[in-house]
Amino acid sequence: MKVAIIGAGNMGGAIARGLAQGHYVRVQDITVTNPSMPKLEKLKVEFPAIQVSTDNHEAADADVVIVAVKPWKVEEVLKPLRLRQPQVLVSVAAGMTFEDLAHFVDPEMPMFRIIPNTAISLRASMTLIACRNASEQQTLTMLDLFNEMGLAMLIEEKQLAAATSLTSCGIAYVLKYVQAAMQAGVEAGIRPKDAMKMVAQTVEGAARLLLENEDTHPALEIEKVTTPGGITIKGVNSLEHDGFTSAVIKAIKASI
Ligand SMILES: NC(=O)C1=CN([C@@H]2O[C@H](COP(=O)(O)OP(=O)(O)OC[C@H]3O[C@@H](n4cnc5c(N)ncnc54)[C@H](OP(=O)(O)O)[C@@H]3O)[C@@H](O)[C@H]2O)C=CC1
Ligand SMILES: O=C(O)[C@@H]1CCC=N1
Repeated sequence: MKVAIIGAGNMGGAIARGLAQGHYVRVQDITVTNPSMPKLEKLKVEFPAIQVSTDNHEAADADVVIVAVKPWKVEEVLKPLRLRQPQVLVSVAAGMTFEDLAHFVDPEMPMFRIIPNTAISLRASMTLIACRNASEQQTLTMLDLFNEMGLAMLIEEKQLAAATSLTSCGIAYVLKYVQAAMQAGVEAGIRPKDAMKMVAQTVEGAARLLLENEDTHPALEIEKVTTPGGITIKGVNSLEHDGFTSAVIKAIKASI
């Protein structure tokens, strides 16, 4: 399977690295393009067998074409390439619908919209996948590719905006909590670097408690920490008095 990645920025570069380290695509079958060379040269140093080019046309003769440019550049990038079935189009452009994309390529071709988050650079992404005109096999392949870069989930296109807020924007919201907790720790005399590690490991632990037990729920895990009359319930109730739950709901909805 030959894969072209158009755009070697945060997302394109991370997907290229993820694919190159994965089991489904041979490194020499990956071509990455960008208007200038520095990002491509960096990739080439890391993966000497990877193909790089500043010419999108040269790369577009691939089985799967992943477009990873900013949303407002998608039209000018895709139109000249005249992509058509049996090629598969994969777009990571947030907010660009299948209907939008269909104006720039063969509208009947298989298409995927993929929304990773920035943890894809560590192969720890929550990646959302929606499909149109795709076979079951093509969809399974896409899930396999992105499950190697974290956790991938197939959802309907109409859920993408809300799910993007939870996952891509969600990285920023979680980090805002980390920053706030660090500020409190520093005020209490903990060194910033130590506070960052303490909070980050705690966030990872909380995530694993949920991800590694299908039968659990945040409420159950919170109950395990909150000793009646103890210190945790004081903090949890303080968060509620200050509108924490409401603030998070408003933030997620603001990003949809
Ligand atoms: N960042 C995030 O968390 C998420 C981003 N996305 C989506 O991913 C897409 C890419 O975002 P991101 O990677 O952050 O952006 P970047 O700006 O980091 O990457 C875009 C890349 O595209 C390159 N580029 C520009 N024009 C062309 C062209 N004509 N042909 C080939 N390459 C070109 C740019 O080159 P250069 O700048 O070197 O000139 C740059 O390297 C966006 O559509 C965004 O909506 C989706 C989910 C999450
Ligand atoms: O903030 C944004 O618009 C982009 C899309 C999803 C994450 N970052």
